[in-house]
Amino acid sequence: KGSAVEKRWTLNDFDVGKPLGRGKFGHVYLAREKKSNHIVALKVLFKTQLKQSQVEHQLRREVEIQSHLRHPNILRLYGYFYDQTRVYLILEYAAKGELYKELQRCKYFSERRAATYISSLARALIYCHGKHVIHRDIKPENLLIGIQGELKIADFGWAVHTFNRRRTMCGTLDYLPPEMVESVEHDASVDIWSLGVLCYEFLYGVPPFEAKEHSDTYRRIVKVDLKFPPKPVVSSAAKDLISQMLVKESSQRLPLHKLLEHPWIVQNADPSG
Ligand SMILES: COc1ccc(C(=O)Nc2ccccc2)cc1NC(=O)CCSc1ncnc(N)c1Br
Repeated sequence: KGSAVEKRWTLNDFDVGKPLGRGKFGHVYLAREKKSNHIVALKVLFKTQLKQSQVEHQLRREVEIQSHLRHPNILRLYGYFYDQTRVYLILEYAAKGELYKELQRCKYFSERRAATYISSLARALIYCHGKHVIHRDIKPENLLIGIQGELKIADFGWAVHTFNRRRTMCGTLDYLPPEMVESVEHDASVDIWSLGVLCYEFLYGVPPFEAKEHSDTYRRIVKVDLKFPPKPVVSSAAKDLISQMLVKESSQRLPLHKLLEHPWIVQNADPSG
């Protein structure tokens, strides 16, 4: 709804309901816009917290970028408003909740489910790269599930592409490609690496370079120390795709449009995504 961005929203426009997921930098509530009865997720960020972490400009940039992104596999940011102490983000509500909880519940996904998720994420990333937006932070914690079971990339992060957020902000390094671990500049091919890590984790229930210590994870990533466990049994086509994505030289990684033509995706992904 294009009008949502121009309209000046206030908290009085919404009936606020139960708290949703564990929003890291703010609380997220189920809410209903009173006039349209439209159900949304309302994310509340505290201005003091934004100030002390100097992310106000990043938030403005993210809101600007997100307001132009329209894709079935990218969670919508309809608009925002603020009051004396808080900033409110009006988000699309993903009715089937957080993917990481579903992955914990199932331990790992079937090849059909994994391939369907990976192909829908690849299409969302192709769309983002077409708009010169990279690094949509595609780890399980940032993925939600819509009412039809479709995946939605929801950038929980503070900013869309700051490098330092990765290293300082979130615990896991598992998703960092070698060029980021070795902190050289990166491009859209970082998303191909992260998608390969995600595909592995969907099929095995753990990320490929997991280790007890950060230093060991760094070493395994830089070495591309990729091993496939004997259990659960995974097809060689799936392993072939993952091996073409987790390649150290970023220019040698399988391009996203080629991923959509890979036999494992063609044979396993549900076209409706
Ligand atoms: C487009 O989605 C976003 C866009 C931006 C930001 C954000 O905080 N940006 C930001 C915050 C501070 C500084 C700079 C950027 C966050 C999200 N998304 C989220 O936080 C997801 C909230 S949880 C949830 N949402 C819907 N349905 C559910 N069932 C659940 Br559970």
